[in-house]
Amino acid sequence: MMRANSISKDYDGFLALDNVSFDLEDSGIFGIVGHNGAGKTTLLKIMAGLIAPSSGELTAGDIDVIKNPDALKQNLGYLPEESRLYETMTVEGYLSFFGEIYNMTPESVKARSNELLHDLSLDAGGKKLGELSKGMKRKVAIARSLIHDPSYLVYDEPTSGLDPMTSRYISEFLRSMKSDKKKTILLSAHNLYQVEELCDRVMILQRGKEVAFGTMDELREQFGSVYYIVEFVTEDKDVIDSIIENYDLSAGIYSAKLDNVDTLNSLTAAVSSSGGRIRKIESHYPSLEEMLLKLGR
Ligand SMILES: Nc1ncnc2c1ncn2[C@@H]1O[C@H](COP(=O)(O)OP(=O)(O)OP(=O)(O)O)[C@@H](O)[C@H]1O
Repeated sequence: MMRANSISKDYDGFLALDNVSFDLEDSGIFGIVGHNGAGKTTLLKIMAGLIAPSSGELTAGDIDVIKNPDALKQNLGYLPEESRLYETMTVEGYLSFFGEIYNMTPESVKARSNELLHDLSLDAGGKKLGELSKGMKRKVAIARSLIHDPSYLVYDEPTSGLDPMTSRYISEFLRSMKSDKKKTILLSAHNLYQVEELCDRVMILQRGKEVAFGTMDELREQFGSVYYIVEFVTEDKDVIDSIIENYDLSAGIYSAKLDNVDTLNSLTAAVSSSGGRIRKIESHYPSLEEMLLKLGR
């Protein structure tokens, strides 16, 4: 479990994070979203022990991260938003270099590299890092973050700038890191659909403040209700008029937008008992994008 309690970060008088608190249970994927400058990278760097908060407490298991950031680094893999790789190295050379930093033996680095390259479906064919595509480079950076098999992964925009297929591959990879390898993953992303799909819980940051942290269902409840689009046919207009005021009628098909499930139930019952037919009911849940747009900056 990672636990952040009242974390604030002041950059020379500018409050980039303001009293942020949350718990991350083990083996989960947690997303941080927010507009540009909301404080995501700052929070991730603090969570990775790379910069110290101005105040607050942070623990990972029994490690006090603020007092002992080096102890956390042994058990954490950090993926920066942009990772500069050593262009003239091969993938294997690069991963060995980082394995040595973690005091791994050459044999264990080799075995671990092979496993990661296989799992990430990365075959560089002996090319140098500078010759790889963007997606391949991102996979190398991900492999580097995992070389020492850490329990905690802190990833800043893991799929930013990647094509949809590579992006999906990395999403699936992260999902398997959680479910098969029991990793705890904290990530930020501007791809809100990916966050919705992937994350167990999501934090919305706005100008350094934590506006919400919960499952997508909890956020939906907080940020707006579900509505329903219903389409139906009936010969009995009076019964419809007795239940709803606003609807469209086109080519004999009624359509209405309802924000109350009781009204929806009354309407569907009335349509059926009038001998009519429900053609379609669509539920609409507010997306993360709609929530962020609603919040504004
Ligand atoms: N080293 C720094 N010194 C001063 N201000 C900083 C520093 N790093 C970040 N900031 C400021 O803190 C705020 C939060 O920045 P941060 O990079 O954490 O936001 P972000 O949510 O990751 O943004 P983006 O989505 O654009 O990457 C911004 O206003 C930024 O200018």
